[in-house]
Amino acid sequence: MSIRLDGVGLAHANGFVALQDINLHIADGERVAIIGSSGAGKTSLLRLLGTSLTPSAGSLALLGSQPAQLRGRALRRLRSRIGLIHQSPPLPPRQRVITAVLAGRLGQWSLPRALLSLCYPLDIPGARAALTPLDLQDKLFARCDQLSGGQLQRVGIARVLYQKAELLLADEPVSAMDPVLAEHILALLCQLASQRGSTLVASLHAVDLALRHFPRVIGLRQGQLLFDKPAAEVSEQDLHQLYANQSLGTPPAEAPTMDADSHGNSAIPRCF
Ligand SMILES: Nc1ncnc2c1ncn2[C@@H]1O[C@H](COP(=O)(O)OP(=O)(O)OP(=O)(O)O)[C@@H](O)[C@H]1O
Repeated sequence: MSIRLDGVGLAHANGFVALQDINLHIADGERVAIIGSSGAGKTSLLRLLGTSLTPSAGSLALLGSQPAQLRGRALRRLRSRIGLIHQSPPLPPRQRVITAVLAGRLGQWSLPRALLSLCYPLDIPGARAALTPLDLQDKLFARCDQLSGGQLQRVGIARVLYQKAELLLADEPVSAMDPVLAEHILALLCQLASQRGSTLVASLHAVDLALRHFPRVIGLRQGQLLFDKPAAEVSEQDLHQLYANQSLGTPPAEAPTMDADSHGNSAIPRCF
């Protein structure tokens, strides 16, 4: 089992309760999308799974370990098995793309090797191989501040592919890409995760992408699981319930566009 949350709650440092009573079991190699409106708790959940936050209630197990019981080297070892794909990858602007990609394995290397790699890239073919499927091989020696937002997101993906993480956590991994590229990169990410047997959990605002690329979809609303079901079973009613927002009231203009069938019946909302 890659992920096991039992009765997990999370209160942020200011006391705000972002997650409540989350029960979630994700098997090795599963691909799961998390959807929900802004502020529903998707990033908070991913940060828990990435061990940068600790549950304030319940128990969390990742890759067979309980992070709350680990310290020092054991915690670092667990983290080196988890790959984080950020919406805006925290890459130093002056860093070269190759260094950013190779940093994926810093947690797996000895200290001297890690330090050496920061000064002089040790595995140029490995970095190129990670960038090639993302069509960024020509940016190998570019500086991160010379890349667009979508290119930076792809560097972040190349980095975790190079890391060979067993558990991939992606927070809005394609949000800065155009629709065609987003579709392609998400398909690629799913394919590579599946080929490697890695578990993939991704938060997405684009519901259509979540339903197309992920066999299992979790709906998070106000910090609680509203549904957890196969993508094929997510209904229009589920989505309306998930995204209903009383506090916004009636929109000033027309309601968001819905897909419609040939009879004009609305189907699922495309994107929120
Ligand atoms: N560090 C923090 N301290 C206090 N409250 C926080 C913190 N981070 C998030 N929150 C609050 O927790 C709630 C959930 O935030 P979170 O970022 O997890 O939502 P989200 O579903 O990822 O939203 P979005 O789709 O807009 O990124 C929000 O109400 C947010 O204001």
